[in-house]
Amino acid sequence: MVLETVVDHHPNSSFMASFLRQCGGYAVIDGGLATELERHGADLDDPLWSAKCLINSPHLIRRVHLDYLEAGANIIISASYQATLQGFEAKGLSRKEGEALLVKSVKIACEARDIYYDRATKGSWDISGDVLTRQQRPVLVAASVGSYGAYLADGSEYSGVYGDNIGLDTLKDFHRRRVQVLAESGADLIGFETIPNKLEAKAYAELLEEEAVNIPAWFSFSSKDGINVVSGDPIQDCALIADSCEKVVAVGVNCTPPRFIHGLIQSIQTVTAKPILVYPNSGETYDASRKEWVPSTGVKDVDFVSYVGKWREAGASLIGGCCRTTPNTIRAISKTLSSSAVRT
Ligand code: MET
Ligand SMILES: [Zn+2]
Repeated sequence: MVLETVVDHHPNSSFMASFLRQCGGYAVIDGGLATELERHGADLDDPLWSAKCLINSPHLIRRVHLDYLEAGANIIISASYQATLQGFEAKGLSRKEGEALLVKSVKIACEARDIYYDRATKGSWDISGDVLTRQQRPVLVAASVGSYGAYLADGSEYSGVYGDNIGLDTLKDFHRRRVQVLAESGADLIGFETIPNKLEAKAYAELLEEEAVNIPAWFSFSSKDGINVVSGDPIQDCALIADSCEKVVAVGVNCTPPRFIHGLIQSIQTVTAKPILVYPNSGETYDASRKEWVPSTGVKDVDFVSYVGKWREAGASLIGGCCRTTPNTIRAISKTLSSSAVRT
């Protein structure tokens, strides 16, 4: 009996192309994790944000991953966004305990995938020749890495302003061990998310090379104006850094209002031929001082979905949602994409 593997481990250049081919030309990314945990009652008012649940309620994280898989996601992103060794140490945990929690974030996502496959494949075996093949939707686990600003939990994640004291080496040293641990955690790739400036993108690119990270990565930036990333660095400059890093298999934008996404896809395309990913937030704005989302600016699921075909046509091949999107959003995205004529 031969089980078809979910993803062939090709060299980086063909990793994403091969995955997208297996998915039918495009892939669905999951939706907001932290905000969904909150919707289920988790109190994330903590410097660790969603990573707090790695300690208190791993079952809830697994459940949200599963909800996204049931909704049609091909990629689930681990709860390590704000999980940093420095942040865990500030809570009194040892380095070893912190590293174990990073690995645990990926394990939880892998467990959710196993449970999903077990449920979804019951009775769906295919016999062709002597080979018994499981008909599985391809699912990747992305290990999330949030920015230095996310660790600071002071809003600089959305300003990209770290001050003159924070240079390239500081950022590399800050992220180094976490990236090493996540690279060995069993994840299929690393998702560098909500990157707020060029400097941090450069730090990630250099780290991937220096540490000979053996899994691919994506770079995802966030923007407040549709032209620049949140720090004011042009999106093209940032995407160019991703383009020149051999380990980066997709580049794009997350946690950005839907109305800016189309223009950003077009800008990114002028500097790279790598697959483009977009997973916008609901369009609401996060008020960092009040630590809450301002809802009046948000987009309803149906409106969010009205953009999806256009993003796909513009050239995005990985589409999902970020903060305040839910499994319903992802279900709607998945439905829209599968009924859309634009498949490649
Ligand atoms: C601030 S963006 C957060 C991204 C992370 N993957 C989450 O959904 O929780
Ligand atoms: Zn977000």
